[in-house]
Amino acid sequence: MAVHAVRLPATQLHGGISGNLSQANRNPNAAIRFVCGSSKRCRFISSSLRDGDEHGKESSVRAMEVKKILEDSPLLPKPLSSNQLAETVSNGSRVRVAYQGVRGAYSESAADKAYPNCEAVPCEEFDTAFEAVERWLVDRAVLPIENSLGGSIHRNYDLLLRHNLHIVGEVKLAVRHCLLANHGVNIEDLKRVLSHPQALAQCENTLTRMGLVREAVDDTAGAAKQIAFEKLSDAAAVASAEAAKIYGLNIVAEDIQDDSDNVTRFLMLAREPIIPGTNRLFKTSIVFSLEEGPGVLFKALAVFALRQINLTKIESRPLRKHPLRASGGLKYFDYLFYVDFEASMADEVAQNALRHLEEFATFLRVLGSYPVDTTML
Ligand SMILES: O=C(O)C(=O)C[C@]1(C(=O)O)C=C[C@@H](O)C=C1
Repeated sequence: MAVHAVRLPATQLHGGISGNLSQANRNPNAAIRFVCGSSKRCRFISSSLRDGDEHGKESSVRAMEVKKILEDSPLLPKPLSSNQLAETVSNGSRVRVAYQGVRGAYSESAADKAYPNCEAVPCEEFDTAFEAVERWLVDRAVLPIENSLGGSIHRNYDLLLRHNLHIVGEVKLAVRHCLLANHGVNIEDLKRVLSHPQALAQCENTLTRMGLVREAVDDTAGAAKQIAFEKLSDAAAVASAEAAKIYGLNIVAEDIQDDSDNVTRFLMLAREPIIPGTNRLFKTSIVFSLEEGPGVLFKALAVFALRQINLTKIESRPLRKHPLRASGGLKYFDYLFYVDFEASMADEVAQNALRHLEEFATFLRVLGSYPVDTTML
């Protein structure tokens, strides 16, 4: 994998658009969005792509015509198809993929797994990676969303809502942490350990046993870089074996995560959604808010249970714009609920579930409907 030489700082994003011109002349704001209120369009697109269903031949001919008009229109962005997810963008150049961190970060490996042979573009912050996609500096972003030991990466849940990108895929990465130090430094010399807070949390037991003082930095590879560049002799980094190679460090301990099954799930984000299919296992991610009241969340989740739709993740986050709701003189915290369920938006059953949820949700947005990463780790 070739790597972009410069790391994108947040400020560089305000300097205008560089990069792929054929993409830059497509209107980023015109991307089709699956949002509450525009979900008719979502249903239309998915139903127009169903073949051999109850609408019969006539409607599939009409659907093909509509699809052709949509494809030919110079004003409308072309939605990504499922098999366009990897390798190249439409003009044949390599996909430029933003990730948070520096070279050797797990996120870089995830970007490479999601888009083999991509040009991975390091970004200082998660926010920068989102913006880099929105401003057409890169084609995609690959960002961590949850880890099997450390739990959710809340910042990215919040950013999903603040930005207008679509989830077009997921990738799971087995994370095997090493303890890295400069050559000549022994494990007994160590007093401090530097790493990303998630990585420190994933190695909690080992680090406590070793009695090391934890210091949080932006990413695991950044910690390795700091140890090497500052020639520290009392500190180690929790990072990957790949980072040890890149920054010329010694691996003093291997597999230090608290459980051998340490997996991080990353989201693949793009300006445009993919057309959901039914040819493979799909997952859909949504976010919604509800009125205050007894049993409202139970009712919301029942729209899936009633239809035998399996939920794979639920996360609640404070609704920042309206953090408190007053009712009958009392003040309640207000929440956003993020739910992942195992169904494609091309499935009528999923469309019906969301139509049902729309009846009482105060807000609903589909963040993406995308193929499940079924690779064995
Ligand atoms: O610091 C890195 O190397 C990252 O890619 C970030 C990150 C995360 O945010 O969870 C990714 C995978 C691991 O779970 C640890 C850290």
